[in-house]
Amino acid sequence: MNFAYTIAGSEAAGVAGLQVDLKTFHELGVYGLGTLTCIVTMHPDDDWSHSFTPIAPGLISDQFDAATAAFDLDTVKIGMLGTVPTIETVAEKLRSRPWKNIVVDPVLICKGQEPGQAFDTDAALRREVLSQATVTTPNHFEALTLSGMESFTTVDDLIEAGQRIAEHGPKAVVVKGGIDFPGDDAVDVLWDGHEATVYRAPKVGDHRVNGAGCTLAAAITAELAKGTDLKEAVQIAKDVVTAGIEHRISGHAPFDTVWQGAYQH
Ligand SMILES: Nc1ncnc2c1ncn2[C@@H]1O[C@H](COP(=O)(O)OP(=O)(O)O)[C@@H](O)[C@H]1O
Ligand SMILES: Cc1ncc(COP(=O)(O)O)c(C=O)c1O
Repeated sequence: MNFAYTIAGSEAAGVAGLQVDLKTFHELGVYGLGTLTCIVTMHPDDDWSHSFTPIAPGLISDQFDAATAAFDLDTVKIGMLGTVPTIETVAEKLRSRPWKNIVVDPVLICKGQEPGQAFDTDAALRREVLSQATVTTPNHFEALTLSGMESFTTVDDLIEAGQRIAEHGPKAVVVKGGIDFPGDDAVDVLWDGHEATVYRAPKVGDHRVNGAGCTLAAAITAELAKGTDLKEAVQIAKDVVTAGIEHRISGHAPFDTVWQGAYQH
């Protein structure tokens, strides 16, 4: 059995975070387990505003110790951490044992939040966690923030962002152009430290889909856990997320979400 482990937040409607990671792991045939870092809930009576509650650092440590004692884990995905104490706790736990793959989704803000709310955690995330990543998967906004670039208009810009972000320590960077990148395709670029690989799929619709970033990073994690090489893992993840967005689910909340079950093996 291959194991994929996620350290991430819970999102109350199941459209992002740990729930999405576990659904994606399961679809790709790996045993998934997770450690909760925070709970994000929404308030339907207040225009679906968000609230964020961190889990106490000691409880994060205890979950980590249980998960890593129960199974031989070598592949982990890091999702939303959200506070400096959480970042420091997770970073120390990561350093306490060897890993083959550390996939970091550098969640700086969640969709619907104002940029700025999570900026206080930015420096700690770079210093403590991003530096340990074997792969990181910034979205358009996160890639601009982490690379210090002003805009992305060409594929070469995405490659340059990947190269700049790799200077912070990650061995490989998947820069997601996403919906804000010009053109008809959703373009992502993998910079693996040596060369760039470009992944494209036609854009479906013209607005954001919740859980897309989590699904992509979780699918990369699941494939790496199985021993798939990185370039192929990113291609499979791109296929999973594209199928999931094509079969997106609408409910009563003002956002659509990815259907992880849409991918045909
Ligand atoms: N409307 C869309 N149609 C097709 N692919 C998309 C669309 N929006 C995002 N993607 C793809 O989904 C993945 C997640 O991207 P994105 O939504 O930008 O991440 P995040 O959820 O972290 O903001 C990427 O592979 C991106 O190219
Ligand atoms: C707990 C949690 N993790 C991660 C994310 C990022 O989700 P996405 O995959 O939509 O970028 C969110 C966004 O709402 C979240 O609430």
